[in-house]
Amino acid sequence: MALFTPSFSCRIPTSTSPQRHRFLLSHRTFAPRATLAVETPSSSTADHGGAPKLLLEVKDLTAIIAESKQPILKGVNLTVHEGEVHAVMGKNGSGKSTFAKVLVGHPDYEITGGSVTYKGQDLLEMEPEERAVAGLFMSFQSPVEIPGVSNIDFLNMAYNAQRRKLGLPELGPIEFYGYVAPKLEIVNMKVDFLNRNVNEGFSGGEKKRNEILQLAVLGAELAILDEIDSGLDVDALRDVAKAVNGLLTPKNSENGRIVKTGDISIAEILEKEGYKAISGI
Ligand SMILES: Nc1ncnc2c1ncn2[C@@H]1O[C@H](COP(=O)(O)OP(=O)(O)OP(=O)(O)O)[C@@H](O)[C@H]1O
Repeated sequence: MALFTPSFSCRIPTSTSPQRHRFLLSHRTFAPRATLAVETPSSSTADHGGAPKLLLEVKDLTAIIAESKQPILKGVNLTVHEGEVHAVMGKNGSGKSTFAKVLVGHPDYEITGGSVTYKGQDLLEMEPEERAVAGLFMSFQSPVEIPGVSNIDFLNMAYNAQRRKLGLPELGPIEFYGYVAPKLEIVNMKVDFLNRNVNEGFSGGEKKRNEILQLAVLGAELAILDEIDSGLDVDALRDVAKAVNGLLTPKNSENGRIVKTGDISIAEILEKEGYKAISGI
């Protein structure tokens, strides 16, 4: 079973690693493999002859909590090209969710330094809505419930808002149903999920599937999936693994910065020995 839109180009391991992951999936181009690279030093990769196109470049990003002014991100560097999958791994509280939320423009955080370039544009200058229209998608670790709003109405509104911004005609309820129904199969959800209120009474795993349904409906050029593996049972995890169908290389993030970059072998070390093995603490 496929999980995402046919343009997805990623694979993740089918093992059920206990590590929690934030996945950044870029899938404008369909590629049979995923290349992973996370830069610890600030280094930019220019596009040249046949090389994958640069999608996101984060350089020395620092951020604080808006209310308390507490520093959270302390110089994060990350480069993502089209067709790549990145896994950001780190201890609880090291700043992974914050990094994701900062990228989509969450108001709880203030940027204090560094830069983020997305498709050649200054991402930090864009409103959150503009980021979404430009193809940035984030699934939340704890998706919110929206009582009184049915899933299908919510998805239809979000989809039409995106189409309006893109200058495309909106889809009415019947047309939209025709568009969304096949996507339910992709995430192995039943039709009645469309009529239930957004995430209300959903199990943890159902909420995660619903996030992926939103991604399938809205599409994205860069999808940030925050702990997409948590709360999923073995079957659901297998569905996700099958659908994403790519190779994942983790990088390790700690105390607001990326401390180690590498391939899948780092994940194996982490699984056996814990974060101590790579952080030296
Ligand atoms: N809006 C906020 N107000 C207060 N503290 C915050 C806020 N956002 C993040 N923090 C704090 O910043 C730190 C990093 O949080 P974050 O959720 O990014 O960590 P994480 O690496 O995603 O952790 P986990 O693996 O447990 O999900 C934590 O100590 C958290 O309590």
